[in-house]
Formats: sequence, structure tokens, C-alpha cells
Amino acid sequence: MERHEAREWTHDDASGSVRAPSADDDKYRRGVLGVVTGSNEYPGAAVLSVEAAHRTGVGMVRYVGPRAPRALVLARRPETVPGRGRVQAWLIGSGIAADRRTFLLLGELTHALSSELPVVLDAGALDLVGQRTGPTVITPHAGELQRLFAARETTGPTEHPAEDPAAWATAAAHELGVAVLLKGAVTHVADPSGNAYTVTAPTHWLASAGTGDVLGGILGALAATHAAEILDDPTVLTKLAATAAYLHGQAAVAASRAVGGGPIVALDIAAALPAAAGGLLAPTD
Ligand SMILES: NC(=O)C1=CN([C@@H]2O[C@H](COP(=O)(O)OP(=O)(O)OC[C@H]3O[C@@H](n4cnc5c(N)ncnc54)[C@H](O)[C@@H]3O)[C@@H](O)[C@H]2O)[C@@H](O)CC1
Ligand SMILES: Nc1ncnc2c1ncn2[C@@H]1O[C@H](COP(=O)(O)OP(=O)(O)O)[C@@H](O)[C@H]1O
Repeated sequence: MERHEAREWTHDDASGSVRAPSADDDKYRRGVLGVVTGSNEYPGAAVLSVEAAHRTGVGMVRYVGPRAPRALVLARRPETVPGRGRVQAWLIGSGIAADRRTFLLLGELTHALSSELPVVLDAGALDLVGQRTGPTVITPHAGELQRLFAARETTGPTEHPAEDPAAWATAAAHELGVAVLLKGAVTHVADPSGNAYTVTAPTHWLASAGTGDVLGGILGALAATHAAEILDDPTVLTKLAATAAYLHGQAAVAASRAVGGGPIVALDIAAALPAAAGGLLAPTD
């Protein structure tokens, strides 16, 4: 297996990844993200992922999910358009329990996976990775990646991903044929082409419930606004994954600094995203 030494993703690498709209743009041309996240068990995850996508900068977010999370999403973000429609990328799985998926929800997940569009695949949709038809990035934490390997009866490089996350991220990228973003204090990003990056979190206040759902929203927005480039070259999705983790960390540390280095919650990270994204704007002509 090809294994390259992972390189730390820097501000310069991430710079230029956030696209400001031009006079020629409209909400559709900027990119539309389809979101299938949240469930009756975890409705809050839908709110967090949708909020983060809006705050990262995207033309439109279409939310497709169960009635309870949909009501919360619309109450928090009336800008969100409910129901299916044309999109440029998908974010699916956050806040969904794989063993509690309804027939309807499974249908929406399968619809997204069969679209041939870029997909960010999280949490309760990770087991569906084999159904992908477009460029895909999975965003597991260590526990989820271990479960994914166990379900496939595949042995990982070590007993648990936390022991050697770099090796696990690379092994998963090769085993599954997708880009992998393995979350942790150091996030490991790898793809089947041998690209490997690390993103070291600038604050450990990130270790709280829901921050992974915010990360999914950030990456979903970046995927929707760069869909054409990703379809042209799937390794662009790997780089955007590292950029999403970087932006997530920058927003988190800014939110914590704003309260004297004190604790933050996931929505604080989303609130700090526009300023952090402003620091990564692509040059305009
Ligand atoms: N407000 C909300 O609605 C929230 C919903 N969430 C959703 O809740 C669902 C369950 O996610 P959870 O991750 O809590 O539970 P999981 O059931 O996926 O994972 C729990 C298991 O994995 C292990 N584990 C968890 N994180 C680990 C890590 N970083 N390293 C090693 N092992 C780890 C734990 O020890 C435990 O055995 C997901 O769909 C998630 O998106 C969470 O994001 C929390 C917030
Ligand atoms: N000790 C830590 N220091 C810094 N960041 C962390 C730490 N632990 C986890 N993180 C980050 O916090 C986020 C947690 O995501 P996840 O495990 O999916 O939680 P949730 O499902 O509750 O959203 C990830 O972005 C991960 O990289």
C-alpha cells in the first residue's frame, strides 16, 4: 500500500478556498448543498450542520429530513429550503443512528449516494459507503472507523484507530476507495491517491458534543461551492476536507478567545465561521 508521510495543512494551503460571490453569481451558481442529517433521536445535529453550512458561505441549503429536525432547522434558519431539489453536493448521516433509520430516511440517503455528486458521509450513513457513485469523503471519529472496519470484517493496522490514526486513515482510504477525514485532537486526512494531511486542533475546547456536526456543515458547504472542480479532480475533495478541519479549528479558537480562552459550544463555532472564512477568501478579479 502506498503510504506517504502526512503533511500538516497550513493557513497558506487553506487560503483561497472560500469563494466570494461575483456580479455574475446567483444563489444557484454559488452552489447548493443538500443535507440529510438529524433524526427524531438526534434533531440537534441537523440544526448544527445546517447552521455551519450557511455560515461557511453557500448559495442555498436544501434540507431533506424527518419532520422534527426539519421544524427545528427552519425555526433556527428560515433561509433553508425544505425538500428535494437540484443540488451540487450532499452532506449526509450526522445525527442519524444507523440502527434506527426509517425506510423514508434510508431512501433519502440512497438518493444522495446515487447522485454521482460529491458527498460528505458522516456518522449514521458511514455503513452505506459502498453505495457511493460520486467523489466521497467520510468523516468518522475513531470509534466510528473501528466499527466500520469491524462491520466489513476487515482488520485495521492496529487494534484501535486511536493507536495509529495516520495508518488507519490511509488504510481506510485504500480499503473503501474514498477520502477519509479521521477526527481527533489531530485530524488525519487521506485519500486513495496517497495524499495525506494532518490538521492539529488549535484548541481542545473542540472536544464537546456537536462540534463534529459543525465540521460536516463546513465541509458540505466547501464541497457544494467547489463541485465542478471536485468532479474534475476528486483529490480536490481531500484538500477541502483538510481546509474544513483547519477552518473549524480557527473558528473554535476565535470563539474561545472571545470569552477569554474559556469554554465554547458547537453553535459558538458556527457563529465564528464567517470571520474565519473571511480569512480564507479567494482573490477576486
Ligand atoms: N446535538 C446532537 O444532536 C448531537 C448528535 N450527535 C450524533 O449522535 C450520534 C452518535 O454519535 P456519538 O459519537 O456520540 O456516538 P457513537 O455511538 O457513534 O460513538 C460512541 C462510541 O464510540 C466511541 N467513541 C466516540 N468518540 C470517540 C473518539 N473520538 N475516539 C474513540 N472512540 C470514540 C465511544 O467510546 C463509544 O463507544 C451521531 O449520529 C452524531 O452525529 C453527536 O454529534 C452529538 C450532538
Ligand atoms: N481533544 C481534542 N482536541 C481538539 N479537538 C478535538 C478533540 N477531540 C475531538 N476533537 C474534535 O472535535 C470534533 C468532534 O467530533 P465528533 O467526534 O464527531 O463529535 P460529535 O459527534 O459530538 O459532533 C472533531 O472535529 C474532532 O476533531
